[in-house]
This record gives sequence, structure tokens and C-alpha cells, in this order.
Amino acid sequence: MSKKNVREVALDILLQIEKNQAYSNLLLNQSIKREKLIEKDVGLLTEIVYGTIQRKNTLDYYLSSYVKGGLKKLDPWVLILLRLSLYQMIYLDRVPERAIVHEAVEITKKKGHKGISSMVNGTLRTFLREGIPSLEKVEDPHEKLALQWSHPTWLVKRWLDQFGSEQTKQICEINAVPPVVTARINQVQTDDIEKVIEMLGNEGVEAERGDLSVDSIKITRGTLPNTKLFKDGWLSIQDESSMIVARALAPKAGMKVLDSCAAPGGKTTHIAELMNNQGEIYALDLHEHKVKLIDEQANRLNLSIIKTRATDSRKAGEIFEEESFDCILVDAPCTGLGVIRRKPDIKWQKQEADIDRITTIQHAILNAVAPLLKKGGRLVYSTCTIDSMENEQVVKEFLETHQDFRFDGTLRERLPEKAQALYKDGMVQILPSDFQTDGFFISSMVKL
Ligand SMILES: C[S@@+](CC[C@H](N)C(=O)[O-])C[C@H]1O[C@@H](n2cnc3c(N)ncnc32)[C@H](O)[C@@H]1O
Repeated sequence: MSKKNVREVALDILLQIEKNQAYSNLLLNQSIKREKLIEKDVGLLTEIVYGTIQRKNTLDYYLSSYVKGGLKKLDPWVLILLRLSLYQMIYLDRVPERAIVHEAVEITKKKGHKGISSMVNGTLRTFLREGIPSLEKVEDPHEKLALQWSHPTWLVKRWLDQFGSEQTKQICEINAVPPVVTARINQVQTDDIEKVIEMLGNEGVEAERGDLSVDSIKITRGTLPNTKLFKDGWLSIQDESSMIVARALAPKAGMKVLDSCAAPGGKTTHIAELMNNQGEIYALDLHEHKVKLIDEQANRLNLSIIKTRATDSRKAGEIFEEESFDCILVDAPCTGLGVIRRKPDIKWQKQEADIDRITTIQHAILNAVAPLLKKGGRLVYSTCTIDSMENEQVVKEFLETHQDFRFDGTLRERLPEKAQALYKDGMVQILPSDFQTDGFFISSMVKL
């Protein structure tokens, strides 16, 4: 039994996210450990936290019909408590509505004064009586879609321009569906996926082959990080579309590789595995604490060819010689708009201006590492966002200003069969709605 109940923990987490722009996944993990929650409560907590963040604007719209004087006058914790209660009432079938109201009122009594608890009680009971308010009154068509699909209006507008109505709807819908856990098999240990699935079964974890990447399995039951197999470095947790990136780079044993934006090391370690742990990989990231994460993963996976370094890759030219690498990966910092289902806070924290800002860094990193690639070498640029400005536009501008680079037409062959249809002109944009994976952009270029 935990000291705090699940809704109180959810309220604390959501409040911290709102106040400090903290990341939901990190806070959830910390709280689960600290409160020693049982498995059933972990499931409910995760659902309430992610779901309430996912539906924030929609829930606020509904609440605004019932809170006299508007939501702005509410203390942040009261607003969040109302939001998470409404979320459970509308989207979770298994929690009885009376229990939701009762819990909310109990929490207000503990935290607030009597006035607040009767306001919370009244608001939730009126909602139960009168039901979900209609969106008909919302005049702006983009705002209406944004409320219907629970995404910010600016983002819906942008996606409608880039992907059209049907695809935008699908992206928004899939963004609200929690991802399945997928893992990559460490090729240095074995390439026999069935054997790994069987060995996991012996440790009480059920898995099956992944849907997209040749390297992947899907965990259908159990907790992978608790297994000996995981601790011994046979697998890494990674999204399936993310696994495509190292395959697109196609490094060979003995090569010298630069991974310019490497932490926490998901792709660096995959590259090392594909090189059968032979050769050299230089893995850069900005800060020492991030670089340590790469070392930790490399140690767990028994990979010895990764040399990490805390450095700004825009200054990589000061460290490495020109034309000294066989291949280079720029898995660039980006807005992360392809991983909203995993980190729902992204959609409320990012602003449209962030896209512009981050492209400056993306260009700068590409420009800095380009001279370091050998002639005939391959440069892969990837992001986990789906915005054309951070993806196609960055690559096109890079090619316009670097006449010695061309699109690499062989990328298509290195994509999983299912993703080959999405290949276009040296690039592939995978949307979260395509295969229920993270959204990813990958482009491959060669130096003449
Ligand atoms: C998309 S993440 C990389 C994920 C990593 N490749 C993986 O697969 O685990 C982008 C990384 O770029 C790093 N970064 C941002 N600006 C950078 C810069 N100027 N130089 C080096 N790394 C940078 C960030 O710290 C972040 O860890």
C-alpha cells in the first residue's frame, strides 16, 4: 500500500510538469519508485498522467462551461485536479464516476479549504448531470479541430497544410495511444530473434517479433529491464522507427564513424552492434552527464569501440581531421513532434517559433561535420520530428550549399520492406500513423 493515493500522486506530477516544464516520463518513473506503487496502480497512474496531458485543451474547454468566472481564477492545483477527474470520467471506463468525485473532494479537503472542496464537488456533479459540452459554439474551424483532436491549434494548422485533413486526424488519434514497448536485439550476442524470445519467456517476459524493423521484438507482457538477459546486454529498449536509422547508415566492421548527437546512445550502440564491435565510433553530445548515459549503455551491451566526448558538434572541426570518417550520423536535436504519444507534454511546451530556432542548430551541425566525411562516405541526417522545415527543408538547403554531396539513392534498399513505399528522393518520412511507431525522418547523402 502506498502512502499517497494514485490521484494525489498524479496531481503532484501534473503540477510539476505545468510549473517547471518537467518531463512526464522522468517524473512518473521517479514517483513510481518513491511511492512504491503496486503494478495495478502504476498502470492507472500512467494512464491518468498521460491521458490528462494528452487531452488538456479539450478538458479545459469542457471545464470552462462549468466553472463560474473562468479557469484563470483557479489555483493551478485545483484546475489540474478538475482536469484529471474529468479525464477519468470521459475516457476511462473502469473507474466509477461517484468514486472519482469522492476522491477529488477528499484531496481538496486535505489540501484546500471547504470552499474549494464544495466548488470541486459542484463542478464535477454538474458535469455528470449535464454531460460533455458541444463544440458547435467554437467558430474558428482550426480551433474546433484542435479541441476535437486535443492538439494545439498552431500544430493542427501546420499539419493540415503539410499532410491534409485525413492524415492529420490519424496522427492526432494515434498520438493519444500509448506506445508498445519494443526492443532491439544485440547482433553481437545473436541474430536469432526466436531464441531471444524463448530466453525471455524463461524469465517471464512475453514477446513477439516486431512489425517493422528486422532487429526488433515487441514486449507483450512483463518488464524487460528486470530480466537478466537485458542486464547482460542482449537487448536495448528502442522504438522500431528509431532502429531504421543505424540500418540506413549501414556501417561496416572496421570503419571509423562519427555520431555527432549521440546521447543517450540508442543509435550509437546499434551502430556498434552492426559493426560487430570492430572499428571506431566517436560519439559526441553537449554535456558530460548526457555522454555518461552512452557509456552506461555501451558497458551494459559489452561494446568497446565507442569513444564518447562531451563537446558541441558545431566545433567538431577543431577536434577531428577533414575527410577522416567513413560515415557520419547527425541524429539532430529537434522539436520531437514525432514522439508526442511517448512524451505528450511536448505538444503543449513547444511553440511554433521553436521550429525556426532549432533549424539554425540543425544546419550548423550539418555544416560543421560535412568536411569531416571521406569522399565516397555516407552522411545520414535524421530527426524524430515530422515537420518539413526541420526535415526536407534542412536537407535541401544543405545540398544546395554543398555541391560535393548528393542524395543516396540506395537508401530505399536499406529500409524495412514495409517502409520502402514511403521513400522519396533520398529521404523517408515516417508518420506515427503509418506503423504506430514514433514519427521519424531519415535522409541519406553521399560525398562525391
Ligand atoms: C535526438 S537526440 C539524440 C538521440 C540519440 N542519437 C539516440 O539515438 O539515443 C539529440 C541530441 O543532440 C544533442 N545536441 C544538441 N545540440 C548539440 C550540439 N550542438 N552538439 C552535440 N550534441 C548536441 C542533445 O543533447 C541530444 O542528446
